[in-house]
Amino acid sequence: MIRFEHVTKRYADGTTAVDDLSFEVAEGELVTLVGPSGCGKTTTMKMVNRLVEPTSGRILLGGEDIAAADPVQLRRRIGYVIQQVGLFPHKTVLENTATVPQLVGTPKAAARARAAELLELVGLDPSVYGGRYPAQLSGGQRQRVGVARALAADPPVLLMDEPFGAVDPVVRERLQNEFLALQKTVRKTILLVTHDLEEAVRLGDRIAVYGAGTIEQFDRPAAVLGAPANAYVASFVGADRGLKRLAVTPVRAADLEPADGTAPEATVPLGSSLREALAALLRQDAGRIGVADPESGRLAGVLTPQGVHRALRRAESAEDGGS
Ligand SMILES: Nc1ncnc2c1ncn2[C@@H]1O[C@H](COP(=O)(O)OP(=O)(O)OP(=O)(O)O)[C@@H](O)[C@H]1O
Repeated sequence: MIRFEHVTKRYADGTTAVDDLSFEVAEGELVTLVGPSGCGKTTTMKMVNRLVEPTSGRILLGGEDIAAADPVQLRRRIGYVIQQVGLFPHKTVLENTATVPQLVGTPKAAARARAAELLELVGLDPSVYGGRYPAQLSGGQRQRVGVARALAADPPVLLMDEPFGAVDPVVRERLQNEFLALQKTVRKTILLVTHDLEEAVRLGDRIAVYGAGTIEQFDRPAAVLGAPANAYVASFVGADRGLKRLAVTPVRAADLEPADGTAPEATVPLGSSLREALAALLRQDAGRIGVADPESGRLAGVLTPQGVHRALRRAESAEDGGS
């Protein structure tokens, strides 16, 4: 759906922000871009909606070279959510949300009805919040309006730059979870920038770990955490609590999927650490391992990378709740 082919961006002052970048985001996939400040994440994203033009290389959207697209038309197909939300202060929440559909010619009543639906979808009762002004909302509520507004034009693609950045960690996690649930129904193709590895792991179907202007690893969260591609990625994920959590979090029955009758190639006992389980998972190609009851030796279910991911999230919320 979004494809970068050898894309380089050198700014006028000679800074190479992005260096020969190639990757692809599948339709309906959520890819998180994570890395330290200044590594080129925002530049990558702004090249997709042509707020920044590449110096060389091409970017394809649905197979079409975006360099040939009219930027205004292009941006109508791409929702953009930024940290500072950018709501119009003198418009109500409902008017803010209905802005884009009205711009593209949707009649006012229909645009407002759609806006009300979207506010409902992001957890803001339109009869309570629709008539408020942005200044009368909390930071988390404003960010929800930002998400609703980006979805209002029903774009197939969403670019999100630190969309949950401006709120405290508890609200942030709630917004992330709500957003994941929403994405299950709307299935947009999403590029999401964050500097927070935990957010990248929680939200991403795949993660692009940035070094300086290049992607050091592009893979599923469990693979990035469990099998870093190089020393840079190892130190980036190692600095985070997530990896340590792998070693201290046991595999539980709730993390498993039912066995489908075929014998798994490898088996670990229930209660093994996620790190051991992940190592076993990565040693063979099936993408799943068996987990056996240590007492009876019977197969309790199978563990997939998604199961590891779920277990990590569970461990994380337990830890946050306990501290
Ligand atoms: N308009 C510009 N002119 C010159 N250099 C720029 C410009 N915009 C960004 N840069 C530089 O390009 C590099 C990448 O910037 P970019 O904003 O893409 O990084 P980032 O990974 O999004 O960082 P952050 O997490 O801090 O937002 C940085 O060194 C930055 O200083």
